[in-house]
Amino acid sequence: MKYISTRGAAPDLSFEQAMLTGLARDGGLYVPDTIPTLSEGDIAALAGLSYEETAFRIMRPFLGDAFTDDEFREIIAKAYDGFGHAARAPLVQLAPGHFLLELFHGPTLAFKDFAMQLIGQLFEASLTRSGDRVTIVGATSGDTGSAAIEAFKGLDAVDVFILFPHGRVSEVQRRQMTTPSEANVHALSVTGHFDDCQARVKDMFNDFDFRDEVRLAGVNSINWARVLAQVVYYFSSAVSLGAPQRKVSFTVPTGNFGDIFAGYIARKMGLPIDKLVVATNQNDILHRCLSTGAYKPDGVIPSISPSMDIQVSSNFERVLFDAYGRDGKAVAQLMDELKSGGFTVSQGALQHLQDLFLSGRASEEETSATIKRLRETTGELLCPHSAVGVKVAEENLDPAVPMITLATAHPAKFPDAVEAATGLRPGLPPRMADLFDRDERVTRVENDLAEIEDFMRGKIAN
Ligand SMILES: Cc1ncc(COP(=O)(O)O)c(C=O)c1O
Ligand SMILES: N[C@@H](CCOP(=O)(O)O)C(=O)O
Repeated sequence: MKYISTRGAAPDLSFEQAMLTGLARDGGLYVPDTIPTLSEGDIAALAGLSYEETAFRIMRPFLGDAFTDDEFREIIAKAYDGFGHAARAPLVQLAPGHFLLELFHGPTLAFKDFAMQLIGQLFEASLTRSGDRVTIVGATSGDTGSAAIEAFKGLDAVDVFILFPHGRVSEVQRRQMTTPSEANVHALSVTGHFDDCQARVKDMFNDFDFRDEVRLAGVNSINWARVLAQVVYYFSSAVSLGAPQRKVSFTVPTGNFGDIFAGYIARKMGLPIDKLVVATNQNDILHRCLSTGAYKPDGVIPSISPSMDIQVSSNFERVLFDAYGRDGKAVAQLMDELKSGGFTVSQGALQHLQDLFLSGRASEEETSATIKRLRETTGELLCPHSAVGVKVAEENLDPAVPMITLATAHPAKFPDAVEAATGLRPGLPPRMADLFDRDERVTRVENDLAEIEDFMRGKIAN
């Protein structure tokens, strides 16, 4: 299995190399050269398997010879051992034909744990074997950072630096990033919004001297291994509702397009997915682009679903690569235009995207009203991101095809928004009960590449 860049001008890599590399050296994102497919029989055989065994069967074909089967099985077992639910990703029914996939039972209470716990184990196994050391950098609007810190804290072979937008993550998210005491963890509170943090991370990868000096690795969903791990729960949930004999649809609260892109890969692998619905909050650039073809960021507006406050959606590049017939030059041209304000997708590519995805948006009022209504009618307490998903899913229900909405975070990560909507303040699980008593350790930095790189150099040297 070979990995190629979406901009067509970087060396092809193996799975392990792509995982440790992060961004391609031409600025693109790595994708598999070909997507392995599963037969109907292969998919039917997933019924009744554990989440771990499903994960092994779905991901194995993408890894090449990076790990033996036994090594990979052990890595998967360790990755999901700390989850607080035996099913790992349980499905609950909200209404006839509408189900919620609870992805928040991992150690940091967000769907990011599914991928981050796995790549933490993969990095450890790979770096132990090679004896190498890497510097991990990540940009976060709240959840990626906490999940990465949880997965990599205390590992000898890595330093982990997380950039989050100052004042724009929830207090629980911030404390999850700033309270771990392990010396290899560094939380940086950056002036600006998430897109600034993500842009600085990409700048670091494009600064080859710095990148090579510190051996930079990335754990945002620019890292293919992150996307791959998320493909698994599309299969496990669809199979539990009757796939491959029965089609299912998914609605995905979307920001950086990593999670829904994993659904797109599941469909390419043969999972019979009917609709894939992109659900955005008021930062609705993806909904606007899928409706009109125009991709023009116009400033992030803070919302009650802050992890989706994104206007430059990293993984959209991966689907554009396919929509443009895997023409790396065309994608590079679009990304250049984006630097100068935006681009318009060609008519052919837009048609391709519209054949693949539906989309919708939820306003702040609609999000709050959905949290309140779902609590009253089903008893389910939704986080605001999951509520955006439920509201958009309800607009796309089809009596003939079950809809699965992804619940991407635990409501206790966003207690203010949930309390404002319902009057109920969700509590953290007992293992996190002292989160508000722990000391915080955080460095305040400007949105300035040189300042951030200098800080990182200083920490790595010590
Ligand atoms: C709780 C939550 N929901 C949804 C999203 C959006 O996911 P993606 O960026 O993969 O589209 C995020 C952040 O990525 C998140 O943290
Ligand atoms: N919402 C994310 C933003 C980063 O997304 P990623 O999936 O590319 O890491 C977050 O919570 O940090």
